Amino acid sequence: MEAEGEKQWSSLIVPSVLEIVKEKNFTTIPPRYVRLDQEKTEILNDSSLSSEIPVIDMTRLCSVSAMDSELKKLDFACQDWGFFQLVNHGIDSSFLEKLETEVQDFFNLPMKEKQKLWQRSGEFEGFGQVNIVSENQKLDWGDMFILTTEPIRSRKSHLFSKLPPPFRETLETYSSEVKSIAKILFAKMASVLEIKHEEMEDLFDDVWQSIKINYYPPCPQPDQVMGLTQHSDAAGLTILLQVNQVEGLQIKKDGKWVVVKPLRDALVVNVGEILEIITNGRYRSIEHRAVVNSEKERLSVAMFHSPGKETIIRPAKSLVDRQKQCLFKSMSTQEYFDAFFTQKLNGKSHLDLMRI
Ligand SMILES: COc1ccc(-c2cc(=O)c3c(O)c(OC)c(OC)c(O)c3o2)cc1
Ligand SMILES: O=C(O)CCC(=O)C(=O)O
Ligand SMILES: [Fe+2]
Repeated sequence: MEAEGEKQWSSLIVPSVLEIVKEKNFTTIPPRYVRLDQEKTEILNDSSLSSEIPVIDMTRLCSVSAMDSELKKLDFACQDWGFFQLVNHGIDSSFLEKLETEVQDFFNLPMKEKQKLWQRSGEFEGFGQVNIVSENQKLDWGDMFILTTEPIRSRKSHLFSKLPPPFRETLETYSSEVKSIAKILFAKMASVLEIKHEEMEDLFDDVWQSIKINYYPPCPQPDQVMGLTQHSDAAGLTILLQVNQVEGLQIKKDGKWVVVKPLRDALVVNVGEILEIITNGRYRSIEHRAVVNSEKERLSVAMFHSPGKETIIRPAKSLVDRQKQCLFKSMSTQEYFDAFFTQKLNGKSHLDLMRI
Protein backbone atom coordinates (compact mmCIF):
# COMPACT_ATOMS: atom_id res chain seq x y z
CA MET A 1 0.00 0.00 0.00
CA GLU A 2 1.14 3.49 -0.80
CA ALA A 3 1.43 5.82 2.19
CA GLU A 4 -1.10 8.64 2.00
CA GLY A 5 0.16 12.19 1.86
CA GLU A 6 3.84 11.38 1.29
CA LYS A 7 5.59 14.15 -0.58
CA GLN A 8 6.45 13.17 -4.15
CA TRP A 9 9.57 14.15 -6.01
CA SER A 10 9.48 14.20 -9.76
CA SER A 11 11.73 14.35 -12.76
CA LEU A 12 10.95 15.42 -16.32
CA ILE A 13 9.99 12.50 -18.53
CA VAL A 14 12.71 11.59 -21.03
CA PRO A 15 12.91 9.12 -23.95
CA SER A 16 14.31 5.61 -23.58
CA VAL A 17 17.93 5.37 -24.73
CA LEU A 18 17.45 1.68 -25.43
CA GLU A 19 14.67 2.57 -27.91
CA ILE A 20 16.95 5.12 -29.62
CA VAL A 21 19.62 2.46 -30.06
CA LYS A 22 17.10 -0.07 -31.37
CA GLU A 23 15.93 2.28 -34.15
CA LYS A 24 16.79 0.83 -37.56
CA ASN A 25 18.82 3.74 -38.90
CA PHE A 26 20.40 4.82 -35.68
CA THR A 27 23.85 6.27 -36.38
CA THR A 28 23.83 9.80 -34.99
CA ILE A 29 23.67 10.52 -31.28
CA PRO A 30 20.85 12.99 -30.54
CA PRO A 31 22.36 16.36 -29.49
CA ARG A 32 20.81 16.23 -26.01
CA TYR A 33 23.15 13.34 -25.13
CA VAL A 34 26.34 14.81 -26.61
CA ARG A 35 28.76 16.08 -23.93
CA LEU A 36 31.54 18.23 -25.17
CA ASP A 37 31.67 20.25 -21.98
CA GLN A 38 33.61 20.05 -18.73
CA GLU A 39 33.60 16.27 -18.28
CA LYS A 40 35.82 15.75 -21.32
CA THR A 41 38.61 17.99 -20.15
CA GLU A 42 39.28 16.29 -16.88
CA ILE A 43 39.36 12.60 -17.83
CA LEU A 44 42.50 11.06 -16.43
CA ASN A 45 42.13 7.33 -16.11
CA ASP A 46 44.63 5.73 -13.83
CA SER A 47 44.29 1.96 -14.03
CA SER A 48 47.17 1.25 -11.65
CA LEU A 49 45.09 2.66 -8.80
CA SER A 50 42.21 0.26 -9.58
CA SER A 51 43.93 -2.62 -7.87
CA GLU A 52 44.26 -0.53 -4.72
CA ILE A 53 40.51 -0.09 -4.15
CA PRO A 54 40.03 -1.86 -0.80
CA VAL A 55 38.47 -5.32 -0.72
CA ILE A 56 36.65 -6.22 2.50
CA ASP A 57 35.88 -9.79 3.41
CA MET A 58 32.51 -10.00 5.18
CA THR A 59 33.28 -13.41 6.69
CA ARG A 60 36.42 -12.04 8.32
CA LEU A 61 34.52 -8.94 9.44
CA CYS A 62 32.10 -11.19 11.32
CA SER A 63 34.63 -13.71 12.64
CA VAL A 64 36.05 -13.51 16.16
CA SER A 65 39.69 -14.10 15.22
CA ALA A 66 40.01 -11.85 12.14
CA MET A 67 37.52 -9.15 13.03
CA ASP A 68 39.96 -6.56 14.36
CA SER A 69 42.19 -6.42 11.31
CA GLU A 70 39.19 -6.41 8.95
CA LEU A 71 37.55 -3.64 10.98
CA LYS A 72 40.68 -1.54 10.55
CA LYS A 73 40.56 -2.16 6.80
CA LEU A 74 36.91 -1.14 6.76
CA ASP A 75 37.65 2.05 8.67
CA PHE A 76 40.52 2.92 6.30
CA ALA A 77 38.38 2.16 3.23
CA CYS A 78 35.59 4.47 4.39
CA GLN A 79 37.96 7.28 5.37
CA ASP A 80 40.41 7.17 2.54
CA TRP A 81 38.40 5.87 -0.39
CA GLY A 82 34.71 6.11 0.50
CA PHE A 83 34.39 2.95 -1.61
CA PHE A 84 35.24 -0.75 -1.22
CA GLN A 85 34.44 -4.07 -2.81
CA LEU A 86 32.72 -6.53 -0.47
CA VAL A 87 33.40 -10.25 -0.93
CA ASN A 88 32.09 -13.32 0.91
CA HIS A 89 28.92 -11.41 1.72
CA GLY A 90 26.77 -14.53 1.76
CA ILE A 91 24.56 -13.90 -1.29
CA ASP A 92 24.61 -17.03 -3.40
CA SER A 93 26.42 -16.92 -6.72
CA SER A 94 23.62 -18.79 -8.48
CA PHE A 95 21.10 -16.31 -7.11
CA LEU A 96 23.15 -13.41 -8.52
CA GLU A 97 23.15 -15.17 -11.93
CA LYS A 98 19.38 -15.46 -11.78
CA LEU A 99 19.14 -11.77 -10.89
CA GLU A 100 21.34 -10.91 -13.88
CA THR A 101 19.13 -12.84 -16.32
CA GLU A 102 15.95 -11.36 -14.89
CA VAL A 103 17.26 -7.79 -14.95
CA GLN A 104 18.26 -8.25 -18.62
CA ASP A 105 14.85 -9.69 -19.44
CA PHE A 106 13.14 -6.85 -17.61
CA PHE A 107 14.84 -4.13 -19.65
CA ASN A 108 14.28 -6.14 -22.83
CA LEU A 109 10.52 -6.32 -22.31
CA PRO A 110 8.58 -4.86 -25.26
CA MET A 111 8.13 -1.08 -24.95
CA LYS A 112 4.38 -1.64 -24.69
CA GLU A 113 4.94 -3.51 -21.43
CA LYS A 114 7.56 -1.09 -20.11
CA GLN A 115 5.24 1.87 -20.77
CA LYS A 116 3.01 0.55 -17.98
CA LEU A 117 5.94 0.96 -15.60
CA TRP A 118 7.16 4.32 -16.92
CA GLN A 119 7.39 7.35 -14.61
CA ARG A 120 4.08 9.21 -14.56
CA SER A 121 4.05 12.95 -14.73
CA GLY A 122 4.81 14.41 -11.26
CA GLU A 123 6.29 11.11 -10.08
CA PHE A 124 9.72 9.77 -9.88
CA GLU A 125 9.63 5.99 -9.49
CA GLY A 126 9.45 3.63 -12.47
CA PHE A 127 11.44 3.66 -15.72
CA GLY A 128 13.05 7.01 -16.61
CA GLN A 129 15.84 9.20 -15.28
CA VAL A 130 16.09 11.27 -12.11
CA ASN A 131 17.21 14.82 -11.41
CA ILE A 132 16.07 16.07 -14.82
CA VAL A 133 14.90 19.55 -13.95
CA SER A 134 15.00 21.43 -17.27
CA GLU A 135 14.20 20.74 -20.91
CA ASN A 136 17.68 21.75 -22.07
CA GLN A 137 19.62 19.73 -19.49
CA LYS A 138 22.01 17.19 -21.04
CA LEU A 139 20.85 13.61 -20.63
CA ASP A 140 22.74 10.49 -19.60
CA TRP A 141 23.21 7.58 -21.97
CA GLY A 142 21.14 5.13 -20.01
CA ASP A 143 17.73 4.03 -18.82
CA MET A 144 16.90 3.57 -15.15
CA PHE A 145 14.25 1.84 -13.12
CA ILE A 146 13.66 3.28 -9.65
CA LEU A 147 11.62 1.72 -6.87
CA THR A 148 11.29 2.14 -3.09
CA THR A 149 11.55 -1.28 -1.46
CA GLU A 150 11.50 -0.39 2.26
CA PRO A 151 9.63 0.51 4.37
CA ILE A 152 6.91 -1.66 2.90
CA ARG A 153 4.28 1.05 3.55
CA SER A 154 6.12 3.34 1.10
CA ARG A 155 6.08 0.87 -1.81
CA LYS A 156 4.24 2.11 -4.88
CA SER A 157 1.62 -0.54 -5.35
CA HIS A 158 0.89 0.47 -8.96
CA LEU A 159 4.50 -0.45 -9.83
CA PHE A 160 5.05 -3.44 -7.57
CA SER A 161 1.90 -5.18 -8.73
CA LYS A 162 2.93 -4.83 -12.38
CA LEU A 163 6.40 -6.33 -12.05
CA PRO A 164 6.73 -9.76 -13.71
CA PRO A 165 6.11 -12.09 -10.71
CA PRO A 166 9.43 -14.03 -10.80
CA PHE A 167 11.34 -10.76 -11.02
CA ARG A 168 9.33 -9.22 -8.17
CA GLU A 169 10.16 -12.21 -5.98
CA THR A 170 13.85 -12.05 -6.90
CA LEU A 171 13.95 -8.32 -6.14
CA GLU A 172 12.28 -8.86 -2.77
CA THR A 173 14.81 -11.55 -1.83
CA TYR A 174 17.72 -9.44 -3.05
CA SER A 175 16.57 -6.30 -1.24
CA SER A 176 16.11 -8.17 2.01
CA GLU A 177 19.58 -9.79 1.79
CA VAL A 178 21.23 -6.47 0.92
CA LYS A 179 19.38 -4.76 3.77
CA SER A 180 20.84 -7.29 6.23
CA ILE A 181 24.32 -6.65 4.84
CA ALA A 182 23.84 -2.88 5.16
CA LYS A 183 22.75 -3.26 8.78
CA ILE A 184 25.82 -5.35 9.63
CA LEU A 185 28.06 -2.77 7.96
CA PHE A 186 26.45 0.09 9.90
CA ALA A 187 27.01 -1.84 13.15
CA LYS A 188 30.64 -2.57 12.30
CA MET A 189 31.27 1.06 11.39
CA ALA A 190 29.68 2.27 14.63
CA SER A 191 31.83 -0.15 16.58
CA VAL A 192 35.10 0.92 14.95
CA LEU A 193 34.16 4.60 15.29
CA GLU A 194 33.26 3.99 18.95
CA ILE A 195 29.94 5.76 18.69
CA LYS A 196 26.71 4.92 20.48
CA HIS A 197 23.85 2.90 18.96
CA GLU A 198 21.51 5.84 19.03
CA GLU A 199 24.00 8.01 17.14
CA MET A 200 24.13 5.83 14.04
CA GLU A 201 22.75 2.28 13.93
CA ASP A 202 19.38 3.25 15.41
CA LEU A 203 18.87 5.89 12.71
CA PHE A 204 18.69 3.06 10.19
CA ASP A 205 16.18 0.92 12.15
CA ASP A 206 13.35 2.17 9.98
CA VAL A 207 15.63 2.04 6.96
CA TRP A 208 14.52 3.66 3.72
CA GLN A 209 15.79 1.42 0.95
CA SER A 210 15.45 2.21 -2.74
CA ILE A 211 16.65 0.40 -5.78
CA LYS A 212 17.93 2.00 -8.97
CA ILE A 213 18.64 -0.34 -11.85
CA ASN A 214 20.85 1.26 -14.47
CA TYR A 215 20.93 0.00 -18.05
CA TYR A 216 23.55 1.56 -20.31
CA PRO A 217 23.14 0.54 -23.98
CA PRO A 218 26.29 0.46 -26.13
CA CYS A 219 27.03 3.73 -27.89
CA PRO A 220 28.82 4.05 -31.27
CA GLN A 221 30.74 7.08 -29.97
CA PRO A 222 31.16 6.42 -26.25
CA ASP A 223 33.49 9.39 -25.78
CA GLN A 224 30.71 11.77 -26.72
CA VAL A 225 28.27 10.68 -24.03
CA MET A 226 28.16 9.96 -20.30
CA GLY A 227 26.41 6.89 -18.88
CA LEU A 228 25.79 8.53 -15.51
CA THR A 229 26.84 12.09 -14.69
CA GLN A 230 29.39 12.46 -11.93
CA HIS A 231 27.69 12.72 -8.57
CA SER A 232 27.92 11.53 -5.01
CA ASP A 233 25.06 9.54 -3.53
CA ALA A 234 22.79 11.26 -1.03
CA ALA A 235 22.14 8.00 0.82
CA GLY A 236 23.71 6.60 3.97
CA LEU A 237 25.21 3.60 2.23
CA THR A 238 24.92 2.41 -1.37
CA ILE A 239 25.45 -1.24 -2.22
CA LEU A 240 25.99 -1.73 -5.94
CA LEU A 241 26.16 -4.82 -8.09
CA GLN A 242 27.96 -4.53 -11.44
CA VAL A 243 25.46 -7.01 -12.81
CA ASN A 244 27.03 -8.26 -16.04
CA GLN A 245 30.66 -7.69 -15.10
CA VAL A 246 31.16 -4.94 -17.69
CA GLU A 247 33.56 -2.16 -16.69
CA GLY A 248 32.22 1.40 -16.51
CA LEU A 249 32.13 2.62 -12.91
CA GLN A 250 34.79 5.21 -12.14
CA ILE A 251 35.49 6.97 -8.85
CA LYS A 252 37.34 10.21 -8.29
CA LYS A 253 40.39 9.64 -6.14
CA ASP A 254 42.77 12.54 -5.55
CA GLY A 255 41.59 14.25 -8.72
CA LYS A 256 41.90 11.16 -10.95
CA TRP A 257 39.23 8.88 -12.32
CA VAL A 258 39.85 5.33 -11.12
CA VAL A 259 38.09 2.34 -12.68
CA VAL A 260 36.29 -0.03 -10.29
CA LYS A 261 37.01 -3.31 -12.04
CA PRO A 262 34.15 -5.76 -11.57
CA LEU A 263 35.13 -8.65 -9.31
CA ARG A 264 32.91 -11.68 -9.80
CA ASP A 265 30.05 -11.71 -7.26
CA ALA A 266 31.51 -8.78 -5.31
CA LEU A 267 29.31 -5.92 -4.15
CA VAL A 268 30.62 -2.38 -4.46
CA VAL A 269 29.85 -0.43 -1.29
CA ASN A 270 30.10 3.34 -1.03
CA VAL A 271 29.66 5.91 1.67
CA GLY A 272 26.88 8.37 0.88
CA GLU A 273 26.51 11.99 1.95
CA ILE A 274 24.20 11.17 4.87
CA LEU A 275 26.86 8.88 6.34
CA GLU A 276 29.44 11.62 5.79
CA ILE A 277 27.20 13.91 7.88
CA ILE A 278 26.60 11.33 10.63
CA THR A 279 30.32 10.58 10.90
CA ASN A 280 31.06 14.33 11.01
CA GLY A 281 33.18 14.02 7.88
CA ARG A 282 35.28 11.01 9.05
CA TYR A 283 33.83 8.83 6.29
CA ARG A 284 33.74 10.42 2.87
CA SER A 285 31.21 10.24 0.09
CA ILE A 286 33.13 10.18 -3.14
CA GLU A 287 32.16 11.42 -6.57
CA HIS A 288 31.68 8.73 -9.15
CA ARG A 289 30.22 8.27 -12.61
CA ALA A 290 29.57 5.59 -15.21
CA VAL A 291 31.00 5.58 -18.72
CA VAL A 292 29.72 3.44 -21.60
CA ASN A 293 31.40 1.48 -24.38
CA SER A 294 30.75 0.83 -28.05
CA GLU A 295 30.23 -2.92 -27.90
CA LYS A 296 28.56 -4.10 -24.77
CA GLU A 297 25.56 -2.99 -22.83
CA ARG A 298 26.23 -2.48 -19.12
CA LEU A 299 23.90 -3.11 -16.18
CA SER A 300 24.19 -2.19 -12.54
CA VAL A 301 21.86 -2.40 -9.56
CA ALA A 302 22.28 0.26 -6.86
CA MET A 303 20.54 -0.14 -3.50
CA PHE A 304 20.45 3.01 -1.40
CA HIS A 305 20.03 2.85 2.39
CA SER A 306 19.02 5.95 4.29
CA PRO A 307 17.32 6.72 7.62
CA GLY A 308 13.51 7.00 7.58
CA LYS A 309 12.22 10.26 6.07
CA GLU A 310 11.26 11.81 9.41
CA THR A 311 14.54 10.89 11.11
CA ILE A 312 16.83 13.79 12.00
CA ILE A 313 20.33 13.33 10.64
CA ARG A 314 23.15 15.04 12.49
CA PRO A 315 26.82 14.45 13.26
CA ALA A 316 27.25 11.85 16.05
CA LYS A 317 27.81 13.67 19.35
CA SER A 318 30.67 11.34 20.40
CA LEU A 319 32.56 12.30 17.25
CA VAL A 320 31.76 15.99 17.55
CA ASP A 321 33.06 15.97 21.15
CA ARG A 322 36.25 14.15 20.16
CA GLN A 323 36.85 16.28 17.08
CA LYS A 324 35.82 19.43 18.99
CA GLN A 325 33.84 20.73 16.03
CA CYS A 326 30.53 20.02 14.34
CA LEU A 327 30.86 20.19 10.55
CA PHE A 328 27.23 19.86 9.44
CA LYS A 329 23.78 21.22 10.26
CA SER A 330 20.97 18.91 11.42
CA MET A 331 18.02 18.20 9.17
CA SER A 332 15.49 15.47 8.43
CA THR A 333 16.20 12.89 5.73
CA GLN A 334 13.17 14.26 3.90
CA GLU A 335 14.67 17.78 3.88
CA TYR A 336 17.99 16.45 2.63
CA PHE A 337 16.39 14.61 -0.27
CA ASP A 338 14.13 17.57 -1.07
CA ALA A 339 17.29 19.49 -1.89
CA PHE A 340 18.97 16.54 -3.63
CA PHE A 341 16.15 15.66 -5.99
CA THR A 342 15.17 19.14 -7.03
CA GLN A 343 18.47 20.18 -8.55
CA LYS A 344 20.63 19.19 -11.47
CA LEU A 345 23.35 16.99 -10.02
CA ASN A 346 26.73 18.63 -9.89
CA GLY A 347 29.29 16.74 -7.87
CA LYS A 348 28.80 17.19 -4.13
CA SER A 349 27.34 20.68 -4.16
CA HIS A 350 24.24 19.77 -2.11
CA LEU A 351 26.39 18.39 0.74
CA ASP A 352 28.30 21.66 0.75
CA LEU A 353 25.00 23.44 1.44
CA MET A 354 24.77 21.52 4.72
CA ARG A 355 28.19 22.55 6.01
CA ILE A 356 28.35 24.86 9.00
C1 LIG B 1 23.72 11.19 -12.09
O1 LIG B 1 22.48 10.68 -11.88
C2 LIG B 1 22.10 10.23 -10.64
C3 LIG B 1 22.95 9.53 -9.82
C4 LIG B 1 22.52 9.10 -8.58
C5 LIG B 1 21.24 9.39 -8.15
C6 LIG B 1 20.74 8.95 -6.88
C7 LIG B 1 21.50 9.02 -5.72
C8 LIG B 1 20.94 8.60 -4.51
O2 LIG B 1 21.61 8.66 -3.44
C9 LIG B 1 19.64 8.08 -4.51
C10 LIG B 1 19.00 7.60 -3.34
O3 LIG B 1 19.63 7.62 -2.16
C11 LIG B 1 17.72 7.10 -3.42
O4 LIG B 1 17.12 6.62 -2.27
C12 LIG B 1 16.26 7.41 -1.62
C13 LIG B 1 17.04 7.03 -4.64
O5 LIG B 1 15.83 6.42 -4.70
C14 LIG B 1 14.67 7.03 -4.69
C15 LIG B 1 17.65 7.50 -5.80
O6 LIG B 1 17.03 7.44 -6.98
C16 LIG B 1 18.95 8.03 -5.72
O7 LIG B 1 19.51 8.47 -6.88
C17 LIG B 1 20.41 10.08 -8.99
C18 LIG B 1 20.83 10.51 -10.23
O1 LIG C 1 26.38 2.12 -12.87
C1 LIG C 1 27.21 2.31 -12.00
O2 LIG C 1 28.18 1.57 -11.86
C2 LIG C 1 27.07 3.47 -11.05
C3 LIG C 1 25.66 3.69 -10.58
C4 LIG C 1 25.53 4.78 -9.59
O3 LIG C 1 26.47 5.40 -9.19
C5 LIG C 1 24.18 5.13 -9.08
O4 LIG C 1 23.19 4.55 -9.54
O5 LIG C 1 24.09 6.01 -8.20
FE1 LIG D 1 25.94 6.64 -7.43
